[in-house]
Amino acid sequence: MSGTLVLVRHGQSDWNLKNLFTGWRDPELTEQGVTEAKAAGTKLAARGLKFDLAYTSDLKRAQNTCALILGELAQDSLKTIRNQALNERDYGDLSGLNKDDARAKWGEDQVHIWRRSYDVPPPGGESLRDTGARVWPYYMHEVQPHVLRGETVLVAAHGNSLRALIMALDGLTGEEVVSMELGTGVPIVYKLNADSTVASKETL
Ligand SMILES: O=C(O)[C@@H](CO)OP(=O)(O)O
Repeated sequence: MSGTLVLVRHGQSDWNLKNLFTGWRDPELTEQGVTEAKAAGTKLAARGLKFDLAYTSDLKRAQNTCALILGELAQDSLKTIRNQALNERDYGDLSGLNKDDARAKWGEDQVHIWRRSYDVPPPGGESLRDTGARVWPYYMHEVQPHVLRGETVLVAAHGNSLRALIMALDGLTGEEVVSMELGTGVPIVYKLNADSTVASKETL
């Protein structure tokens, strides 16, 4: 039996728009972010997808994205589990700083390493590896069992928490993950085999 796992990064947030490092800070979706989240729901509805369960983080931008997607599917009252394990990578001392100001201060290369490398943490924050060390066990113990039972499961989360998850699902190396970028509000649909291997992956 094959289950379905849908991963969606939240729609544009107020701090994405302002170009600020966000991490565990908790800004709202922008108007565009709301539109992106609804469009994600519309695409999933067009596929005839219905969810059995939804997971999201402890942060509003992901929770609201999740709710807007479920609204488009007329599944507003679906059981939705929130957990901090799915939060964005903690950006530590960079949180709240403007990304261009950070580049001017520390240089393009250093900022890119903090943003996209696998194992270099920003000062006071989490590397992608640190993020994966909380995301992956949560996924394995809480989310994956439902998918392996043949259910259709939504995970509405964040750029880097989902990069960590996708890195493991796709078997990417620390070098390969550097170039992975996730768009806001873009659903990624995985079909998993009963033995948890990936049967297919499609970006909508
Ligand atoms: O600021 C953040 O929390 C993330 C996602 O918006 O940014 P980045 O793409 O730089 O990892």
